[in-house]
Amino acid sequence: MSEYSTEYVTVFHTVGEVRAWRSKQQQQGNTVGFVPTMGALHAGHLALATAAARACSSVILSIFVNPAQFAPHEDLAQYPRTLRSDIEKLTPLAQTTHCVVFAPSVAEMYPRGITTDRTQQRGTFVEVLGLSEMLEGGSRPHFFRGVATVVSKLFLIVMPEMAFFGQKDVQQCCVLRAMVGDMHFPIKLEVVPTVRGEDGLALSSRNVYLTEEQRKRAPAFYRGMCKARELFDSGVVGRDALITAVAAEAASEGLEIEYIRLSDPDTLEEVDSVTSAGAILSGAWRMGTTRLIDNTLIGFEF
Ligand SMILES: Nc1ncnc2c1ncn2[C@@H]1O[C@H](COP(=O)(O)OP(=O)(O)OP(=O)(O)O)[C@@H](O)[C@H]1O
Ligand SMILES: CC(C)(CO)[C@@H](O)C(=O)[O-]
Ligand code: BAL
Repeated sequence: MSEYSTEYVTVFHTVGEVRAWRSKQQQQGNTVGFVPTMGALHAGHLALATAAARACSSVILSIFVNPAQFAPHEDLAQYPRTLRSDIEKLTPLAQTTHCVVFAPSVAEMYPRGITTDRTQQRGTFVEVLGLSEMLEGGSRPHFFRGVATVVSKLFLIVMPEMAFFGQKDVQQCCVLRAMVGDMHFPIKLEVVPTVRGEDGLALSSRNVYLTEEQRKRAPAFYRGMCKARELFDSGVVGRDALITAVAAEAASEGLEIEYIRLSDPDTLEEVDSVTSAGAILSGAWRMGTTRLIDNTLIGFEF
């Protein structure tokens, strides 16, 4: 029994423990909803867990900071690790729905080891070619291979009926949806809308890196996206006008924009205007050493 387990939340650290729990759920006729996370839980994660609890009889949340999705120069070492308080945050949900946590070690998930240096990596990896190179893939070429690999492992360990991901990481949702289809994973993937602070900033575990001053300026990107949506609602469909609306608001707070794109929801290719299929308006910006992302769906829903 893990030292982290509480009266309401059982914590597993090994694949064997999860498999035994999964078989029990099957025997009892319980459906399993799965919420993969990297921990440092906030209300966005809890919205995913709540959606899982609504749709399934049992919920399992994984907490694992996955080295394979970090580049050597990224924040793997600093990434917040707060397991005990994460478990506390799950208690209210766990009082009404059977909810367990899988918090494996790196060795448990990567028995043959893992390095962030891609040229030195050995073993089995999953790649979703095409979608992974777009948008975030431009700045983080290693990222979606790491995500697709760890999510495949987690899916094969947990074998859930449904899995829940946040719209905040919209490209991740597109990549994983393609992976589930390509690999015939018998899992229904649900996308949960982005949970925001009162000032509109998308909740993100990395927000803790922001200084007070940066935190005040950060919502400008969201305000820009709202302006772009207003333009779209008034009949503007052109890429340049929509992107300029976001860029202008972001510039007013001096955000260092990495990219802002209008993309086709299926291929993620850049589009000139919003068509009947809708479009994803998304971007990334830097505040000091912190990198944040956000997006809004225009003219369609997942
Ligand atoms: N604000 C949010 N609203 C809804 N879902 C979210 C939100 N933030 C994160 N998620 C989702 O929670 C899941 C786990 O994400 P993760 O643990 O990386 O948290 P995060 O806040 O996105 O952290 P990071 O700062 O590393 O991006 C992902 O599916 C992610 O999209
Ligand atoms: C899906 C995920 C848990 C895989 O490590 C991660 O990319 C995240 O937290 O969004
Ligand atoms: N939520 C995405 C995880 C990452 O940026 O590593």
